[in-house]
Amino acid sequence: MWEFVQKHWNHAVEILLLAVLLYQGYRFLRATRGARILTGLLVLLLGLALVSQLLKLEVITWLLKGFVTFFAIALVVIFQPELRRLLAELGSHRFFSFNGSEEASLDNLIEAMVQLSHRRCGALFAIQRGIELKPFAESGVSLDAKISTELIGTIFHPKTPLHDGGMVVDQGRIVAAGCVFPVSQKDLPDRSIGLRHRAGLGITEETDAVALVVSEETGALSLCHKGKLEHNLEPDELRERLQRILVYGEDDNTRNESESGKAEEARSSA
Ligand SMILES: Nc1ncnc2c1ncn2[C@@H]1O[C@H](COP(=O)(O)OP(=O)(O)OP(=O)(O)O)[C@@H](O)[C@H]1O
Repeated sequence: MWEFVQKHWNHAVEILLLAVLLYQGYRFLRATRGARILTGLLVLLLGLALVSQLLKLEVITWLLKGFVTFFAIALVVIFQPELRRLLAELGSHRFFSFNGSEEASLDNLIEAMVQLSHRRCGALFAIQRGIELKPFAESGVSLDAKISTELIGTIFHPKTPLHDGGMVVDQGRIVAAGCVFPVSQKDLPDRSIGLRHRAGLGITEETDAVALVVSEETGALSLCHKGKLEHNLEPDELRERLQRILVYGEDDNTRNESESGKAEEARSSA
C-alpha cells in the first residue's frame, strides 16, 4: 500500500490540480455567452474523437489533432470579454472606489436612486474601481461634478438630453453622463429585462465596475457585479451590498437569484 502511495502520489496531485483548474474555469465561464458554444464544440469534438478511434478513421483523427491549435485560438476569441476582464483585474492596483469619507457620496447616490425609483425615472450608473472606465465615459458628456441627489435627479429627468445612457461615477464624483456601455449578450431567464439592465451587466462583464440600475418600468433597484444581476433590491440591501463590495472589498455575489425572486414576489404582493 505504502509503495503504491509513493509511486502514485504525484498523479493524485496532478488530478487534484487539474480538477481545481477545470472547476474554476467552469465556474468562471458557465454564465457566459460563450459557454454554450464551448459545450457544443466540446460535444462535437469528443463525439468525433470517439467515433474515429472506434472505427480507426485515420484522416479524421489526423484532422482532429490539427484542430486542437485552432480550438485554442477559438477559445480566446469566444471568451475575449471575460479574458480581458480577468487580465485587467490581475493588473489593476486600486480596488475600492469609495473610502470612508466618500461613504456620504454613496448615501447620496442611493438616495437619488430611491427618488428616481419613486418617480419611475430609469437610470444607469457604473462605479469605477480598479479598471479605468475612460473609454465609456468618453462616449458621453464629461461632467466632473460632486455627487448630489439633486444633480443626479436632474440628469435622469426624462426631459433632459443627458438622461439617455449611463452615468460614470468615480471617487465620489460624476465623471460623465449619457454614456454608452457595452450590452451583455447573456441569456437571461427574465425576458422583461431590457437594454438598460443588459448595459449594466455588460460593463461589469468587461470591467470590475459595479453597475446600478433603476428600472423605468417597475422602479426596481438592481446591482450588477462581475456579470451577475442582483435584481429588485430594497434600498437597505443595496446599501449593504455596495458597502461590502466597495468599502470592504468583498467580491462575493452573496444574494442569489432565488432570493431576488422572493423579494420581487414580496414587492408585488405588497
Ligand atoms: N448600451 C447602452 N448604454 C447605456 N444605456 C443604454 C444602453 N442601451 C440602452 N440604454 C438605456 O436604456 C434605455 C432603454 O431601456 P429598456 O427599456 O430597453 O431597458 P430595461 O432594462 O427594460 O429597463 P426599464 O426597466 O427601465 O425599462 C435607453 O433609453 C437608454 O437610456
